[in-house]
Amino acid sequence: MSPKILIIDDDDLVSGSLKKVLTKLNYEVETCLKAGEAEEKINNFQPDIILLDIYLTTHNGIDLLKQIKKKFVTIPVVMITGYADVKMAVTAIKSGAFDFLLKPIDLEQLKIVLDKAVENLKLKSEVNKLHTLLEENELTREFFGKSSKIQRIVASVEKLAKSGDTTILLEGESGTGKEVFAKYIHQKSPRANAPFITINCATIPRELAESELFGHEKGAFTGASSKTKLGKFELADGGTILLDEIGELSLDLQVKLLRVLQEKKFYRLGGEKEVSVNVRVLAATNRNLEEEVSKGTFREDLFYRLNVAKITIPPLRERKEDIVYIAYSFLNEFSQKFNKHVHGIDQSGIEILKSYNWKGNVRELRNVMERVMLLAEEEELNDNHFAFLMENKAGVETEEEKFILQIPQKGIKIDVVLKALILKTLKITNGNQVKAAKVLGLSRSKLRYRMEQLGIEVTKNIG
Ligand SMILES: Nc1ncnc2c1ncn2[C@@H]1O[C@H](COP(=O)(O)OP(=O)(O)OP(=O)(O)O)[C@@H](O)[C@H]1O
Repeated sequence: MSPKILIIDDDDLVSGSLKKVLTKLNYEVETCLKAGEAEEKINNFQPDIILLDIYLTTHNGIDLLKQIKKKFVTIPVVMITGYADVKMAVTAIKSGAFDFLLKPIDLEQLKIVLDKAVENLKLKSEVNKLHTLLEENELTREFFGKSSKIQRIVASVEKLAKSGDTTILLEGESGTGKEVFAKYIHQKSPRANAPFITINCATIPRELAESELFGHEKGAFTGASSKTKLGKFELADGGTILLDEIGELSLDLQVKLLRVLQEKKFYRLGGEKEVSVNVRVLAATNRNLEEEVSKGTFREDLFYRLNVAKITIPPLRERKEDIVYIAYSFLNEFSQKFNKHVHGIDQSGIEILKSYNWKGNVRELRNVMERVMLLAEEEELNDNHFAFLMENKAGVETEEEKFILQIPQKGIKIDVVLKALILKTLKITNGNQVKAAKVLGLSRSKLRYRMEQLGIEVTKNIG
């Protein structure tokens, strides 16, 4: 269905020609020539987007905008304004306008703004649908994000889930969603109606770890309960067990786990009878297990046994489209929870969310949205709400921070570093000094000056 646009402008020439253009662009368009009739028109036509002239003869466009936003908060309103009134346009944005267009209206610009508004509407409706599904406790592929990166991962996860026995290793930074992916694997597997049990190997005390995993017989050790206690493996029988933060498991338990994976059998602590279970094992880690293997802190045989299939979940900063999408999903969640009427995030807020580094990934995004929503009084979040993220410079990765420089313990002279940098750049550009100067942000003459100063041969090609 084509999106519906209502043009509110008392100049019938302008509204008429805009209507023609927009109809050609496949929008369904209505015009409203009298500001006093705007509310009735909106109620009857139910537009998806409103185009509103800031100068109406009988009304102040900003006042009308405020009235519209009060009654129809979710409809994006794009203001139309003259060059002389850019200040007014800024006021309009502060009063909730989605964007503004300068007169005479440029067709390309009009298309860009409308596309953005439609995209925004789509995002909101998708997130709303998602929210309904989540309330029913059903994870869907849309839950994880919109980026092609994450959707490709979801597709592989779904394929792997089907074979209900394959062991899967989930790798990714803390807070990327490994546990929710594990739950999704379980839900999409033939084991979906059996239990899904999680155990965090980092938080169980070492001395209790074995009993937690495999259970114990009564009185097996000092402090053990007087009844037989089932371990997580037995509780998960028929279903799935997630061994979260597997890299933290002690070496002796790694041996026992390997045996369970191979034979599907174990002894409860203090027990003499072997217990058999039918469990799919998923393991998650935010460490690089291969590195742990080479350091000797993780058993190689266990690593290969777990690494039958590996899913690596990229950090949030490497899939920027997901940031806004997931932020909206939290916005919905906390709007309901805190009984707020926040309907969106404006462009200035979105810019901050996208440029932030999200070292704590989705978990950090959730915490940020919870904090912001708790305090928010406006109907739309903006850069002020997220300004505290920019204060924490550690979260924003600068160009300099992305550049990794290793300084030897005994120190290094700056000329040596400069020389190495220039030589390396020349190597990359096959000795082309013009290109090298560009890479280093220098003029060619400055580069030559530096080369001479550092004793790099200027005439020779460096390959
Ligand atoms: N795509 C998503 N949309 C909404 N919430 C998400 C999404 N992915 C993860 N979350 C939420 O983010 C938080 C962190 O997710 P989760 O615990 O699965 O991450 P993790 O990678 O297992 O973290 P850790 O390594 O610290 O155990 C949870 O509250 C989870 O519900």
